[in-house]
Amino acid sequence: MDTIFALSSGAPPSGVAVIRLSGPQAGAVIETLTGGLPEPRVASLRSIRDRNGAIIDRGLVLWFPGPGSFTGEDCAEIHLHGGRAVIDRLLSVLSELEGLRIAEAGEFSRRAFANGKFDLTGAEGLADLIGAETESQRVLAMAQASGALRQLYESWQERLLHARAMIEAEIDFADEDDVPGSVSEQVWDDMERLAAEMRSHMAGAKRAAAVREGFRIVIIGPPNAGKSSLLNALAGSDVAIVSDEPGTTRDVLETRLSLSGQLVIITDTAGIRENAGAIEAEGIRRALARASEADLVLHLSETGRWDFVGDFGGVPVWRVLTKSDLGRTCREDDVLTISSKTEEGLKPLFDSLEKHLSETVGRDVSTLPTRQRHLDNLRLALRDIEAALSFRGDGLELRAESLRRAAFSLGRITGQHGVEDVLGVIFSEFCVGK
Ligand SMILES: Nc1nc2c(ncn2[C@@H]2O[C@H](COP(=O)(O)OP(=O)(O)OP(=O)(O)O)[C@@H](O)[C@H]2O)c(=O)[nH]1
Ligand SMILES: [K+]
Ligand SMILES: [Mg+2]
Repeated sequence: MDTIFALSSGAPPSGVAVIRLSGPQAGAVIETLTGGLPEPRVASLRSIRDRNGAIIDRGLVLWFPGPGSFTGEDCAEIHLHGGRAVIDRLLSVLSELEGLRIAEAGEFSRRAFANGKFDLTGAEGLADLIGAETESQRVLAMAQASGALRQLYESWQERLLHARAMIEAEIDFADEDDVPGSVSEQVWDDMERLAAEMRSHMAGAKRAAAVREGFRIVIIGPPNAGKSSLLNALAGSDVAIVSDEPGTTRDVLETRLSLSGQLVIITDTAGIRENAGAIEAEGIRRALARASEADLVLHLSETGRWDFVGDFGGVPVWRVLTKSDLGRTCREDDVLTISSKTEEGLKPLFDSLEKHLSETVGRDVSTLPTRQRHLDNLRLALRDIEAALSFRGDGLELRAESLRRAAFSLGRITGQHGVEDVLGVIFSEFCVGK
């Protein structure tokens, strides 16, 4: 087993840089560089020297003997000044040592997983935590990294295991008189409940995507409705070109912002009208395509007519009357009225968006399926449980077998089974040094 090392702190220059090592040579390397091993898990100030005894830097050295370390292997950290040349010198000294090599992306975490420090969902949570940009992303990632999904899926596996044990007992003792009519009847009630819990958990995938990838708001409307002006007002900067010429925006344009700690992606689009030229028509096609993938559509109009409103496959559409400073009003009560020029109505629009976000994405984002592979395996598991439930009356063996398969699918999510095909994908989400 190679001993791996990497710069685990951010890009230099920085005040302090952390170089992390893991593997059988970690202790020997610290002895070579600093003349001895410090007490485990206690930061000790040492001179760090190359093999000729020349000082590279002075810094803190930490020694984490396995198995009680992050990776489960012998680990060490060297905290030195975060200058580019200081870091480069230590990395080059390390790479010259026998049995050492620079770590691949995610390799420390991969070793930790291999040594049972966390399950696959925990590893994914850790990758999300490092990538988190908003408060809701952090909360979701922290929960997953702390084992929220693992606990949920393991508890479901235990219920499946218990159900199978009861069914098998019923099969084994079917001929004996003193066994009550159906031991397993209560088991099927629990399986009904489990299936319902799984369905409601899976329904949270859309919320998880909104948290992780952003809640997508798409602005549509006829040319000159004030779409780009609204985008700029929401973004607080001149992201999009605004002009009095209809057809100014030809392509989709995105801006990201954080609203109540939630990532929101707002897309400005080409004005929708009939008889558009070829380029504009393509812009309109893209606008409509984006709208149908949105979490919310803002349909703008300066005239108070919303002729082009399509049905975007159930995506909620809010109607917005623009340019209220020009004096036009609308008496319909589900219409928001704004002026990007005077900023009238923008605060109520923001407030409505925040309210909508908290109602649809929700405050409690701790236990949601965050990956397609979670959903794929949950679907398989649910299908098997539903199959077991639907054979009611016959074939107890078959029904028990379906429950076994369901538990197996859940085990694929946590990484108990069949991990080889997903390991590369999961750990490549990490940066080098984690
Ligand atoms: N008076 C007034 N004018 C506005 C307001 N919002 C936008 N305008 C003007 O309306 C014109 C069109 O604005 P844009 O934001 O470019 O409209 P758009 O919907 O993006 O237009 P296209 O990209 O061409 O489809 C510009 O001259 C803006 O200055 C507003 O609230 N009040
Ligand atoms: K315009
Ligand atoms: Mg525009």
